[in-house]
Amino acid sequence: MIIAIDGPAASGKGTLSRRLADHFGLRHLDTGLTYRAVAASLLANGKPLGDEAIAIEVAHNLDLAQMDKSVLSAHEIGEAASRIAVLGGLREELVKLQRRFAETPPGAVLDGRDIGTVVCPNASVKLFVTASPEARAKRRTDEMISKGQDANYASVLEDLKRRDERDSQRTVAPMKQADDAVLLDTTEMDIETAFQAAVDIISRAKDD
Ligand SMILES: Nc1ncnc2c1ncn2[C@@H]1O[C@H](COP(=O)(O)OP(=O)(O)O)[C@@H](O)[C@H]1O
Ligand SMILES: Nc1ccn([C@@H]2O[C@H](COP(=O)(O)OP(=O)(O)O)[C@@H](O)[C@H]2O)c(=O)n1
Repeated sequence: MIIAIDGPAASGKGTLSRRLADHFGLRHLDTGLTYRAVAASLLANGKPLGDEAIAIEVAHNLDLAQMDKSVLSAHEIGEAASRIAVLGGLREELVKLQRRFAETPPGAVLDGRDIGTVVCPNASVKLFVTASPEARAKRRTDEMISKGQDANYASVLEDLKRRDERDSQRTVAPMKQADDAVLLDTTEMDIETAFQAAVDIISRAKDD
């Protein structure tokens, strides 16, 4: 079984995906980390973010098992990831890796922006997880503060909105709810309520 979870930044898709993978006995891939890992490598080596040939080479050599979420989750790496995510050739290279992961038994939960539309269009179940920009900015700010980082709600809100705009307006694989995805708006839900709602949706879809 493949479960596709898409949605904007800090909507809770990673948290949900990890729990769903655990619950249904599947593997999990946070595809955002693949874009973040390529961006982090370009930044660390002083390469321009627009250099697609180098980005593709980094992606080609990417080892999913070596991606370190604690390093890659830095706010500025998210911004850089969204800037390289407009490069079509880079996306093709990463999508190959992501599909290979998804198609390995017993199946997987993948989360990102284009899982239901491009990476796994035949997924058994698709969710589009969202929440208001204000709720998402509050979650991300709280998350950064809990890790001891500096975070300012107003600038996090502005950054998330700018990233959402770039992710949904790009020409290649824009962030978009797939026609057959179920919308899950978690603005008024805590993590447990959102998880139960997702389990219900997936269990119903599995039985169809
Ligand atoms: N429904 C929710 N209510 C409150 N906080 C949430 C909820 N879902 C996730 N969070 C918190 O919000 C932050 C961002 O969640 P995350 O799963 O990383 O989002 P995404 O993967 O969409 O960027 C995390 O600190 C997480 O614990
Ligand atoms: N499947 C995906 C996943 C991420 N991305 C890009 O990578 C960036 C970082 O994604 P992420 O999921 O780690 O970001 P957060 O939602 O965790 O903040 C996004 O803003 C997108 O530009 C993408 O284009 N396609």
